[in-house]
Amino acid sequence: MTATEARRSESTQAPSPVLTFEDVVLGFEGVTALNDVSFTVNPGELFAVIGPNGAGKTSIFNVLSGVYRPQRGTVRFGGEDLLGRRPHAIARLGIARTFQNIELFSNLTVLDNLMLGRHHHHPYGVLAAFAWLGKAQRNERANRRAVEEIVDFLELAQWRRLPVGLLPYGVQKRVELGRALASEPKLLLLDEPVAGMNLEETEDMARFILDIRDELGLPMVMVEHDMGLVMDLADRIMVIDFGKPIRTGTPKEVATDPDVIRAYLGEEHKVDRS
Ligand SMILES: Nc1ncnc2c1ncn2[C@@H]1O[C@H](COP(=O)(O)OP(=O)(O)OP(=O)(O)O)[C@@H](O)[C@H]1O
Repeated sequence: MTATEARRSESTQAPSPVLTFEDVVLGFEGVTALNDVSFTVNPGELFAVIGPNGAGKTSIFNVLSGVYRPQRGTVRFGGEDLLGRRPHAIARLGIARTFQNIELFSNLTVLDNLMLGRHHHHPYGVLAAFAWLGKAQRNERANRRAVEEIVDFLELAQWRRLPVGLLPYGVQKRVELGRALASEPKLLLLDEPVAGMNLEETEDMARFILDIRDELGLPMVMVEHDMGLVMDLADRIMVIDFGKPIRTGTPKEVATDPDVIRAYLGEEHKVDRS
């Protein structure tokens, strides 16, 4: 093999995944929420999980963020074993999450909510913070700068000093996305990012999700019911039903898979997406 061939072969090799979710089994009394679920997320990839109500999508997020501890399986992120770690420890490793229902401080401004997303970027003592001295002041300035960058990136400038509770729903969801970005995550979990949005808000959110992938290169796992959005945005999709993956592949592979069509998509989705 020549050097050029060797380089080519190297560059076409699969990258090592940032996240490995392997043979995960999670049960509650009488209910198997996840039944041998495995998937990987590659660097910079937008990986979507779809499935009917009760299929196990939220359970995957709850395992990833340390809320549920599965009975079996392994979950590795950036070389670290996630199982058994508490939610704040997982957040500190660089996994940030948005929620189905907005979880923001509605009385606080957009800027303050985003600043709260950076709370673990305040590596100074309480005394220094109160006294507004040296390092604390520098950190505060760096945090404000980072937050302003997010405000620009997500086009939130016109609302920055308003209490979040007064903002339209779609903008609140965007602030929540900003709060997750403010923690400078290495992996972003999006739990139904366009749920309840109108068409315009959905299109805006789709654009920001693509910007996050393409400009920030941030890998994401997205759970979403909006099939059109998932098909348009995701690099790969895992379809689950009754806690079991039916098919994982590109949007085209998934949309044309007979098992997926039978189990979930329905005949009307049998479209040629070439
Ligand atoms: N804490 C819990 N205790 C008991 N059963 C649970 C718990 N959490 C989830 N389940 C069950 O596990 C299964 C998967 O639930 P999960 O919420 O993960 O599904 P989902 O795909 O996210 O559904 P939806 O689309 O409605 O949000 C369901 O049968 C659910 O009732």
